[in-house]
Amino acid sequence: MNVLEATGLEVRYGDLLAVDGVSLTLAEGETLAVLGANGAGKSTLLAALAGTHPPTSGSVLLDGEPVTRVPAYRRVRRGIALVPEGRRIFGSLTVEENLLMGRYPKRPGPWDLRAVYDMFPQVAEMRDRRGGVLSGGQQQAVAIGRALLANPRVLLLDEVSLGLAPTVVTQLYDAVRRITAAGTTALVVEQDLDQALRVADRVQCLLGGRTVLEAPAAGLDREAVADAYFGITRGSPT
Ligand SMILES: Nc1ncnc2c1ncn2[C@@H]1O[C@H](COP(=O)(O)OP(=O)(O)OP(=O)(O)O)[C@@H](O)[C@H]1O
Repeated sequence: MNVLEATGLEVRYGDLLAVDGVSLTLAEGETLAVLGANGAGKSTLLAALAGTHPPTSGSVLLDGEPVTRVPAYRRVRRGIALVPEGRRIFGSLTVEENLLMGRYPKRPGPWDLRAVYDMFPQVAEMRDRRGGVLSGGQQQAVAIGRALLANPRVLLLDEVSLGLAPTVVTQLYDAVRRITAAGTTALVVEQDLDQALRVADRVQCLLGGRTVLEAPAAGLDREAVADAYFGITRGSPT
């Protein structure tokens, strides 16, 4: 059975249809990368899956149970954890206090503070520092650790790479790969195809709120992805 299954999702901001009939599935242990340019609808799709912006139509199933109308805080308890775009770390709280906020759903599982610190040793070293003094990469590691402490069935990651140096992004995706290799099901939203391919089993490309390409990551035709990303249609030569 799929851990997460969305069918025909439509999400609006007023008159704007930001997600236009998107369906997706995530099997247990699988990592799906949702790709697309700015404004393609990726973050809005994640918001509909996490419950922070309910869809106007369509459905979301978690382990086969409908959660479409379940509010975000209860979806976390059911096992959907979001690492939001921009990280949302509390600058006045310590790193450890930020992490511990992720524990509130009280879900059992392998992720506790020690496991997070083992995954991110730099975060462990800074556990007593205020969140506001961390670099962007360290904040991103804390945001991922906080989501892991919810022991999610599915981890939703929104643009891990945003505003970070390539070497830092590579380190973070190495950690994500270890997390998913240990069995966590994940959906990764990215603009950077190369980084996404470091962790993804499958990719799904959005353009204008619609799915324009779905493919396994192995043997992916990069030109086809680039075309889908930018909405280029190549006719056959005449
Ligand atoms: N809070 C909002 N109010 C109104 N329109 C919004 C809001 N958030 C996003 N949009 C619009 O919805 C569409 C999809 O935006 P979304 O942020 O989901 O795209 P994205 O693929 O995540 O892009 P980005 O990488 O820039 O975050 C865009 O046209 C965007 O301008």
